[in-house]
Amino acid sequence: MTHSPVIVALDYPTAEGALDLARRLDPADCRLKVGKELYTRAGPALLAQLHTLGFDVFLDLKFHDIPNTVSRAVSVAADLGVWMVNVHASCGRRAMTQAADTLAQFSAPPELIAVTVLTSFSQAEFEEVHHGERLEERVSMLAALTQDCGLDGVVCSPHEVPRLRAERGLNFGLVTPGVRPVGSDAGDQTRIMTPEQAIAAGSSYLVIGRPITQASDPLQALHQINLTLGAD
Ligand SMILES: O=C(O)c1cc(=O)[nH]c(=O)n1[C@@H]1O[C@H](COP(=O)(O)O)[C@@H](O)[C@H]1O
Repeated sequence: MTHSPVIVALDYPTAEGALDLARRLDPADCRLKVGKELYTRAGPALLAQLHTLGFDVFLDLKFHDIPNTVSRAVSVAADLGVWMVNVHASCGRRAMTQAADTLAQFSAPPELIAVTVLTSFSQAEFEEVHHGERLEERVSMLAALTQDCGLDGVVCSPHEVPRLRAERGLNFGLVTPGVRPVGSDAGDQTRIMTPEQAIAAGSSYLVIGRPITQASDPLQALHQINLTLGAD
């Protein structure tokens, strides 16, 4: 069990790249996230290897489908022993409720969280796909629906955290990508904050990829983040 809120996003094209970093990391310092790129390549075998190394693993496949498909997919994720799994909140009430009910049958189910609005979206980009809506209103509405369906939390940007923490209470998980230590490149993320700002705002977990994986010294980059958070 780590005291760090950091979840390192292992966005690598091969299992070797991901395992190379994972073997140098200590499960006492972070959790790991396996997303679409790595999972498409390496699948359940890699999850098993990361579990053997002692890590809690967030399987980030953002399931977005009909209720039957979503609930069966999260059930398989639970079978694989992951610590956290996610769906898109825009799957709607039936899919999320069925997924939560399915996981409730496991003795040690993964945390089930739902993506609200991707952290790469700016308000202008958001309006291209959701005409006339305010991004933060949609995040707020989807978080309320997610909680009502019995899930453990949402993925949102740190920008929405103060509002969601006030609206959804202290026990609702707020998992935030879009985290950039001072001086690191934003890349394709738009709604960003530093690790300290995100935690001060009320984030439960920080998903951080490139600022660690692309650093010249990834271990030092993680160490520095944990240090600034007092989680070293
Ligand atoms: O569900 C996610 O993890 C996720 C949701 C979201 O809204 N934004 C987002 O960036 N992510 C993931 O979080 C990670 C962020 O990585 P970096 O931008 O490299 O720190 C990536 O693996 C994304 O797939």
